[in-house]
This record gives sequence, structure tokens and C-alpha cells, in this order.
Amino acid sequence: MRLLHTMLRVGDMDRAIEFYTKVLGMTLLRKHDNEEYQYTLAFIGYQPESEGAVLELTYNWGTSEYDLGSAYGHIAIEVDNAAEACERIRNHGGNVVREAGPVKGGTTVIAFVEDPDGYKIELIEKRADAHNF
Ligand SMILES: C[C@@H](O)C(=O)SC[C@H](NC(=O)CC[C@H](N)C(=O)O)C(=O)NCC(=O)O
Ligand code: NI
Repeated sequence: MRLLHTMLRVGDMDRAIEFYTKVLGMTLLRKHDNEEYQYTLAFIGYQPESEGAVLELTYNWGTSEYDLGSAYGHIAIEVDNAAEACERIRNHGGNVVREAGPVKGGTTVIAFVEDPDGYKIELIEKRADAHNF
């Protein structure tokens, strides 16, 4: 078995694709409209689905926002430099909710940003050693 994707419901598909591709550098891998059930799926990621897990964005036609509730945590992305990534995201109108700095109780540099739908994304700075803490 292997992890295939994480599905996020989005309120505006073009806005979400723009953010994940232009701001976070992902690739739009495939997109599918379902006329019968009135929804669109977009699969995005940093590598082909055959090589690694991706995000599945789901847009229900006519639904522009969701209550994310208190259960959702975050998705995590590895970056070379968390502070530079935050600056880039801020310059593209993104929302930085936790500036880059060492994780509490650890040494790995992390930051948190939000995507256009308010989903939190953790930016974890790449380390020479394998672990993220
Ligand atoms: C393609 C595969 O990865 C899927 O996840 S399709 C699963 C299917 N999705 C939908 O019907 C999308 C529209 C639906 N209204 C929704 O918002 O999920 C599905 O069964 N979804 C139900 C679910 O609970 O995920
Ligand atoms: Ni799915």
C-alpha cells in the first residue's frame, strides 16, 4: 500500500490552483469535471501520482466556503528556506500565521501559512540530517 492523496474541499478552484501552482510551485497533474454530480477535482503536487502522494482539490459547484472545524491540522511542505518562502507567499497575497523560527522544543525551522480557503500549511525547512526535529 502507499499514500495516494489528501483531499481538500475548496471554495474557488481557479483561486486554489493559482495558489498551489504559482505561489507554492506545485504542478497541476490532472483535472476532472463531473457534470452529473456537479463537482470538479484537481490533482496537484510536486511529482507524478505514480511517484508520490498529492493533493486532491474538490470544488462543489456553487459552494464557495466551508467550516474547516477544529479537527483539521495541516499539510506539511519541505522548503529550502522557511523565511524566504514566507516572504514569497506574503508577496503573493498569502497569509503567514506563524513566522519562520525553530519549532518549540526543537531546532528545525518551521513556519505556518494559510491557503486561500484557510487550510494551514506547515513549511518545514530542509535539514542536512534526515529528521524534521
Ligand atoms: C477520485 C477520488 O480520489 C475521489 O476522492 S472521488 C470521491 C468522491 N468525491 C466526490 O464525490 C466529490 C464531490 C462530493 N460532493 C464531495 O464534496 O466529496 C466521494 O465519494 N466523496 C465523498 C467523500 O466523503 O469524500
Ligand atoms: Ni480521493
